[in-house]
Amino acid sequence: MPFPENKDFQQLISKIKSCFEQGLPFAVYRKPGEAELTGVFQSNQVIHRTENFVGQGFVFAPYDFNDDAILIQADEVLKLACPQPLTHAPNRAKVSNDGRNAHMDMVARAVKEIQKGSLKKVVLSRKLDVKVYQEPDVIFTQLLRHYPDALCYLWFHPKVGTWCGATPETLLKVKGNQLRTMSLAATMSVREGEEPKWGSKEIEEQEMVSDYVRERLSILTDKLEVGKVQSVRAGNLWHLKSEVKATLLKNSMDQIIKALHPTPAVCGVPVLEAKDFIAKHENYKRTYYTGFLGELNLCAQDEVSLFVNLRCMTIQNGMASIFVGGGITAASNPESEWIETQNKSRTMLNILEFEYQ
Ligand SMILES: C=C(O[C@H]1C=CC=C(C(=O)O)[C@@H]1O)C(=O)O
Repeated sequence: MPFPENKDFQQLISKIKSCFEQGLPFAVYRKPGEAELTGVFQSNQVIHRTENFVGQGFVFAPYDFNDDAILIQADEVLKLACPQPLTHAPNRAKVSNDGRNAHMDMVARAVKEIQKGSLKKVVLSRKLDVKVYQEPDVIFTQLLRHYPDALCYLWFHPKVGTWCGATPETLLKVKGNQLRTMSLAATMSVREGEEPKWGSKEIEEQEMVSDYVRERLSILTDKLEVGKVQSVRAGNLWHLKSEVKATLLKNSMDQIIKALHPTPAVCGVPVLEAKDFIAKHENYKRTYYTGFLGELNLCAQDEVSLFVNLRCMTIQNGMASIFVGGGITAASNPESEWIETQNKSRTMLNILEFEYQ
């Protein structure tokens, strides 16, 4: 059991347990690379919704903007030092072949559609269900311990459910008129001691995200800079990332969020065609997977820190549904895309005690 000696942390865990018992909403999280843990607690069971991102609290938004974004109101905020030490999770979880044919068929259909010329990229995903033997607070503790460079979170609303994850992707950070975001895409498994060698498929896949972010932000910002592409590690995976910064013109938070979400890291290019392909071919509802979550004017007015909900799962009655996807382009190979989703599923599976059903 990690961090048993840390008193503040144990108090936070007790508080989480009592919120579950009393059915009170909360979000607890640690931002990437930071040493501070934050808990945002709401004192009643009301579902607060934010339609235009003007409120204050912790926002939890679905992939589909037609569904409501939920705001956990900050009736109580706790901050404490995140316990140490932190280590990468051993990559030892067994992956299953269930759903292989259906996923590969879906990818093959996407490649065919892309070859017709109008759709350029689409992110296709799937859900896998496992029985879990740990409580959510134990799972959260494992995420904190093993994913120091991710936004690790546990989120609960009695009328919505329990979600947790360790996402490598920032949707946006705003402080005053300064905006930061990233374009993240492409995946390779980590081989310890080796640097990743990227192919043209991965480089193009990430470029499409950079181009999209550049185009979307150019009308809303000044001094837009897209940094050079670098390899970043997320657990046992590598991704390609460019950091983006800009100065905001006079825009509402609603306009900025809607300009970026959903990026081609989770949807595709062109957006409407990709959305349509996803709606027709993925045979489940993403709900909050590939949505976004984070602080909305929580620490100060006009300070927003949002992350894309990836490498995540929802837990109910001892069952976890894990969500994984990948970007499909004309150069995609269905078998490799299947393996990529299996590798992504390990981010959650590696920290779970679980059984396939
Ligand atoms: C959609 C996911 O990852 C995105 C983020 C990084 C790399 C991705 C990729 O290689 O396809 C995806 O765009 C997921 O983890 O479910």
